[in-house]
Formats: sequence, C-alpha cells, structure tokens
Amino acid sequence: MTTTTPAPLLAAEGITVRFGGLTALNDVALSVAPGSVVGLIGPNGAGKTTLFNAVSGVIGPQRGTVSWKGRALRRHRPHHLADLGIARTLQGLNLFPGLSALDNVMVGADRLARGGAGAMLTGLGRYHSDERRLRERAMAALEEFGAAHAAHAMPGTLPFGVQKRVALARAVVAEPELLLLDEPASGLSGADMDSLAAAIGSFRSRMGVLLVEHHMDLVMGVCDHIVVLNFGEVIAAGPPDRIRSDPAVAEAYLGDAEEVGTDG
Ligand SMILES: Nc1ncnc2c1ncn2[C@@H]1O[C@H](COP(=O)(O)OP(=O)(O)OP(=O)(O)O)[C@@H](O)[C@H]1O
Repeated sequence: MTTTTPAPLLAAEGITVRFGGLTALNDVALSVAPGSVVGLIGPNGAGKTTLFNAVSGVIGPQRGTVSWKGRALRRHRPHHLADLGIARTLQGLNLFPGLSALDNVMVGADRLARGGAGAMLTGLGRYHSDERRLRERAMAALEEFGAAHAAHAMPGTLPFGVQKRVALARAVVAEPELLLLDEPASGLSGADMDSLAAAIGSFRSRMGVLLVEHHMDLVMGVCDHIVVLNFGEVIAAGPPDRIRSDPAVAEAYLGDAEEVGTDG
C-alpha cells in the first residue's frame, strides 16, 4: 500500500536571517500540511519568533523561500496574508479598543465581505444583508470559543482570558486555510488553557495550524509534528513522542526555564 503525504499549504525552506553579525536562523525548513498542527519550539532566543515573522512577511530572510501551496511568495507582507487564506494571532492581543468584541470579530470576517467589514461598521455602503450574515457568523465564532456573553463589551473591560478568546474568534471567523499562532497560551492558566487546547484540536479538521509556544504540555498534547530550534538551527523534527525522548532536545533545554514534557 502506498501512502501519500498531502502537499503542504505552507513551506519554508533554507530560511536564513541575520541581524547584523548575529545569525538568528540558519538554513531552517518547516512545512504545514492541510489538517495538521505543527508546533515550533525551542529555548529562549532559539529563533522561533524570527521564523514566525519570516513566514508572516514581517521580515524578509536573507536567504530561503516561503511558499504557499507550492508557489514562492515574493516580498509578501503581513497584510497579504488574509487574501491568501492565512490568519494569525500575535503575542499581544491587538484588539481594537474602541470596538465591541463582536465588532472586533467582524473585522476579522473582512475577507468574506464584498464591501469590507470596515464599510459596514461605519455605516457606509449598501451591505445590510452581508452585515447581518457576518454578524451572525461573528456571533457563532464567539459562541464557539465560549465568549458570546462578551459580544457587546469593549475589550478593555473583559478578563484577559476572554480577550484571548475574542482574538482567536477574530482569527478564524474568515475560515482561513492556515492559522499562525504566536504563543497563544501566554497569560492563560487552568480552564482557559484546556479550552485553548480543545480549540486548537478542533481546528485540525478545518485548517492547518502553526503553533509557536512555550507551554510543553499544550504543544505535546495538540501537535502532530514538532520542529525544535536551537541557536537558529533545527535540531529535531518529528511527532511528539519522538521529540519528548530526543536527547538533543533535552540537552537544548538544560539550563532553560522550560523542560520538555512539563508545563513551564
Ligand atoms: N530585531 C532584532 N535585532 C537583533 N537581534 C534580534 C532581533 N530579533 C531577534 N534577535 C535575536 O535573534 C535571536 C532569535 O530571537 P527570537 O526572538 O526569534 O527567539 P525566540 O526563540 O522567539 O525567543 P523567545 O522564546 O525568548 O521569544 C536572539 O538571539 C535575538 O536576540
């Protein structure tokens, strides 16, 4: 029997990034297939954020290629991601403080709106049916993440964990094919962490996920494949069980606050 690996949605190959004399990434490769959750881990300063930024188009690598569905992206920028079908959440929540939680999520649905959610929110344009449809969709996304009760509240009045749920709802409401998550668990604990793990697990049937994260329990629990960086190089890549027992990974984490297999 032959098995076929689905073509990756996202592929980064040979990525090298230097900041002055410092090589933050050296010939790094990573790919995310449809329906898979790929974790990117490594000790502090390993290069995770730099790779996330190179993939997102925040920075341009000196060498290497980022491809989307087999096509190399040339000088892509973060504002191109939504049109490609890629959404991301950042370490900061980046919610609009002057918009309700629901309106924040509607902004995320912009890609689905013919006239743009911006026009709807300002009352411009003739898109009432679109607006109703998107409002329902945004509400459903809030419900999915257990934040429907907060729909009409301003983000600043909400607990941090609820704000994170709103940010996640905003990221997925437009049904991206790939979701980039930069440390989504930071600042979360207990039930919020469990909900996040369940949410990421549920994304698998709808989209690929790239998860940059420090919390090992979360990474080991939800990822199909894990890439480990240390000093800007990939030192291991494989399924959670293999990563957990990889001596090179354990060694890389020695002296670091995080330990493989435990929650940091
Ligand atoms: N804009 C920059 N200018 C100079 N050096 C940078 C810059 N951004 C990152 N670096 C350096 O590149 C290396 C990789 O940093 P990066 O933030 O990507 O690591 P990380 O794995 O995300 O770390 P952490 O887990 O602490 O967030 C580090 O040595 C860092 O100091």
